[in-house]
Amino acid sequence: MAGRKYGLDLGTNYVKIYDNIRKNILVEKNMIAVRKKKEIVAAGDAAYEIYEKVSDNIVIKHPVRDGVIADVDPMGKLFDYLLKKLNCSNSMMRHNEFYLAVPSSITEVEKRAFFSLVNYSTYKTHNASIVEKPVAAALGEGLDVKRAGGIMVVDMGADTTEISIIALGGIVLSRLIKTGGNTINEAICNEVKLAHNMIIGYKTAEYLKLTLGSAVPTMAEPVTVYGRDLITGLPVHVPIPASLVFQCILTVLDPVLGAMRSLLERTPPELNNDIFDHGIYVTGGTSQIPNLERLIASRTRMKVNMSSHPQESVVKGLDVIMNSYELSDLAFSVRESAFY
Ligand SMILES: Nc1ncnc2c1ncn2[C@@H]1O[C@H](COP(=O)(O)OP(=O)(O)OP(=O)(O)O)[C@@H](O)[C@H]1O
Repeated sequence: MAGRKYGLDLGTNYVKIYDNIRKNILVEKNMIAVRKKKEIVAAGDAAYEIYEKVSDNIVIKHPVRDGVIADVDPMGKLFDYLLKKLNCSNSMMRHNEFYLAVPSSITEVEKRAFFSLVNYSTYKTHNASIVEKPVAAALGEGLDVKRAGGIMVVDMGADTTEISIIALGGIVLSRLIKTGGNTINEAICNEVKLAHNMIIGYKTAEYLKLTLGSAVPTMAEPVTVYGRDLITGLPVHVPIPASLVFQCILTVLDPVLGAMRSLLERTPPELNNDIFDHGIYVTGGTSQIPNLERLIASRTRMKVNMSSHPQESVVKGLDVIMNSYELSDLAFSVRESAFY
């Protein structure tokens, strides 16, 4: 009996699941709200709704950190919840196949956590394959990863940014930097505290990033946000200038731009020619910062191709692999015996 095929991109902020029968992508926040360590209060987007608003007896868990599963149990519960949302039935589940995108520099122990997730969830399945995330992202951008010339892909997520050079279907060089959209939010929280003696939450910082964010200076009007005065503890509101957000973005992106340059310097010349001709491919949610293309182009002096579907390129790439016999060698089968 043939089952369904699913492509999974378990990101730090978002889980994206591609369902090959319905041809749709489910995108939900990767968090879960738990009471008394067991009882699930809310999962996915519903957990984000109550984030920063709950009392002390409810704990919000982030199962993925720095791009890898840090807490298998809540990830399993969220996974079950999302599969139910996709109308998976338990009886069919063991016939289903899973394609999991993982960072290229993942350790064997971290790989095992991905395997445990699909094998020990309530929907037990033994058909799990792992695909390197940069390869999936490149395929999702419509690129021919098996050609001999080099491809440079930069995937800018929430906790991580992965810069990779791909050729002949494999990763030639790669660098995972633990910085991304969440790091920008933290920088905004810190800067608002320093400059205005005001404490703001993660969601307010995210709002400032989405409304004022730019990778080059802009003339945007300040945006007023609410927070708590650091000294009096009372609620206050302060207009935040676009320059504050710009400085935070620049500080966080600086090491990424430096790493892009150093990877280009280390790339074999034959591959560099190809990368120079085609340019750098940039994807991931954080690549949506306005004017980022200009910043990267000015620092690298290269052509820059921004993704038109940055948060979906990885799962779109998994879809390409699961439907192509020629590309099936890009997915590595995961067997329990491999870990013991
Ligand atoms: N319009 C936008 N402008 C700037 N940043 C954005 C925008 N939309 C989303 N983001 C950021 O994109 C990030 C999420 O991107 P993505 O879904 O690629 O990450 P992830 O897969 O969850 O994380 P990771 O790859 O680090 O595991 C968040 O930090 C979010 O704030």
